[in-house]
Amino acid sequence: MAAVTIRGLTKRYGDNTVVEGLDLDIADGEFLTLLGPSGCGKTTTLRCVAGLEKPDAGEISIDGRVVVSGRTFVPPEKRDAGMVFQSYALWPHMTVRSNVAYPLKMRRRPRAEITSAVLEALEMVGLDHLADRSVGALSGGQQQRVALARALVARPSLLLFDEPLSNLDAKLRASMRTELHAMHERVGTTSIYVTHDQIEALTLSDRIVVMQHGAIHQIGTPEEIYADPVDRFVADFVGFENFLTGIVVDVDTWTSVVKVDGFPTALLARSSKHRTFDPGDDVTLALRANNVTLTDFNAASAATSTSAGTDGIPATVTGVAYLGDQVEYQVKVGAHTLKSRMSSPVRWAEGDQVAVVLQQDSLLVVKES
Ligand SMILES: Nc1ncnc2c1ncn2[C@@H]1O[C@H](COP(=O)(O)OP(=O)(O)OP(=O)(O)O)[C@@H](O)[C@H]1O
Repeated sequence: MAAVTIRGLTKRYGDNTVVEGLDLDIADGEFLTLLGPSGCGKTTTLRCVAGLEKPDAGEISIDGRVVVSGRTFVPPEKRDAGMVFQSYALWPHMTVRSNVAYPLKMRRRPRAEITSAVLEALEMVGLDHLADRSVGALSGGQQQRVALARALVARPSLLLFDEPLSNLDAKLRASMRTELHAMHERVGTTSIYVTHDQIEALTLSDRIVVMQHGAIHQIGTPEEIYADPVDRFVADFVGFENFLTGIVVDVDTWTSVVKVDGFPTALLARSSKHRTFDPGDDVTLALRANNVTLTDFNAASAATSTSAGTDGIPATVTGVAYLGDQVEYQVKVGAHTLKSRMSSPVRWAEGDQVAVVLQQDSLLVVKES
């Protein structure tokens, strides 16, 4: 196993700087995920660690050995890393066994060692019964398992995954996710995993690095990233669907009171763990759709006071989408549109007057990205 250190990593393609001054420490045995939208530089970062790209600046060490720095460049095959790609990158005409054996053959390992290592790797991914099948005759999920066995066979100290589940259908992706997680728990190899899928990142990772435009927005455990996104970009990426901009009226360590134009009362929100805001500051409030509930409109109970509150805000339903076990509503509060997701059945129709309840502790103050 190996710790990985990245310092000041910078990579340009022509005038396009795709990774800029990136610093990152990955602990020995850690499963770390680079999460971000298409084009944010996560694959480029991974390929620089693998040795498939040469950075323009910066330093990378694996297990205390500098593999990139100034003129030093250790080629990929000497970095002791196994790689799994989205495209599998297998030889379809060769058997499962031959594909998995390939990295050891390249290293000219003795035949007996290759045979037992291949069997062990195939057992790890549950494919030992298909060792003599041609890879071209396997399903996508099975092919990705072969790719995984091939990455594991040489017992690398580092595993690098580039969106390995993207080509699989949703059901298979979910089961492979669980298997990958179990495999990491068992084998414990330091892993860097690239994805734009927040569920994959949340399920698999010890820590998640959220990236945009070649830079890091936030590093944290899945729970930290999910519950306390540092800014609007991260919140948006981990499923907060409602954003309101307002002005801080009052604030303490835990709670902020924020006035949002168009809302009859100021709103109570959870203060940011990442940054202190003061009264008068412009802030963004983030809120998940399943923390917005609707109730029947009742003029008497609707919030009319001037104190801070999150209950009974009068609103009009402007959209209804039936999702099976849930219903998604769009409601208008003043000029703001909010999304609400509640369990079925459908209770309101477009044009209905409702009262919006923002669940206590679910509104979060974040900084604008
Ligand atoms: N070989 C290359 N030549 C020129 N530009 C490239 C090359 N490889 C990547 N890029 C550009 O670098 C940027 C970052 O690409 P990268 O593949 O690292 O992003 P990503 O976050 O992994 O996205 P994706 O999920 O789409 O793979 C993109 O704008 C891409 O077009």
